[in-house]
Amino acid sequence: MEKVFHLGLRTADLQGAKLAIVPGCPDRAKRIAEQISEAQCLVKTREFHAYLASLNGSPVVVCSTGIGGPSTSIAVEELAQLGVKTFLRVGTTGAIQPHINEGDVLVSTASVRLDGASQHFAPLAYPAAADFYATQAMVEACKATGVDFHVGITASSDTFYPGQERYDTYSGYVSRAFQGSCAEWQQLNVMNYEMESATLFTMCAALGLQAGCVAGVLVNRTRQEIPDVDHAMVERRSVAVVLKAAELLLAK
Ligand SMILES: O=P(O)(O)O[C@H]1O[C@H](CO)[C@@H](O)[C@H]1O
Ligand SMILES: O=c1cc[nH]c(=O)[nH]1
Repeated sequence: MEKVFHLGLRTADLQGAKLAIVPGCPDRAKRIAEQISEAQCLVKTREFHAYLASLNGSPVVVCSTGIGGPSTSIAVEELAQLGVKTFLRVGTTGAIQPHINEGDVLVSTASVRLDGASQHFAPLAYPAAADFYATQAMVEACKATGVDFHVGITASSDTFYPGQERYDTYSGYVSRAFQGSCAEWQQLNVMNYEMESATLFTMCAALGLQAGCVAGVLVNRTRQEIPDVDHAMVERRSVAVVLKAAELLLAK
């Protein structure tokens, strides 16, 4: 096939990879790829840094999505065109339930659609649901790696500040639509905020692709807004989970 628009890759470049690990951050993509054998950089363009590696003999892509739904939808669309069927997001997150601790790992079963991009794939009544088997693999991986983890619903917002009802901002103002929203999500047992899973889950479900999401907790917003946890430790735990989940899915 012709090269895809942004990644500039052809099907053959992926060597048959059917599974992609998709962190938001390009540097995290590199660190993940380096933990898998035979890692080679495929492309670095804009927020998309893609690597090909071999996990237990199976080709796997690691590709950063950048922050938010629009860029995530491009990475997922183009990787799907190149043959990828399974997308495992590994991110960072802010918890909003008091019982969740910094460094815990959260597995999302579904996401509140506080994004815009997912509405370009399916109407709002359509659920942003994770794939059952990908989620099951994430949970099994949490158990196998021994991390403290929680499973449940995530709020996935286009914006980091107003959409996640943050007041520690330049203006200190949150528009009316989001005033009180965090308390409502807490009441409705939402675990956390992040920024890509609503788009990822909606588009993958709508397109017949498989998606799961795991995130490491950087901050618990019931206690503080600015993280003081060791970011590397948080990343190590969530990455250990996503790599084990990938192994489990590839072994099926
Ligand atoms: O650490 P990543 O994967 O980027 O995920 C989270 O961190 C970013 C915000 O700081 C957003 O992308 C959010 O979803
Ligand atoms: O609070 C947080 C932390 C990381 N990422 C988010 O989107 N929100």
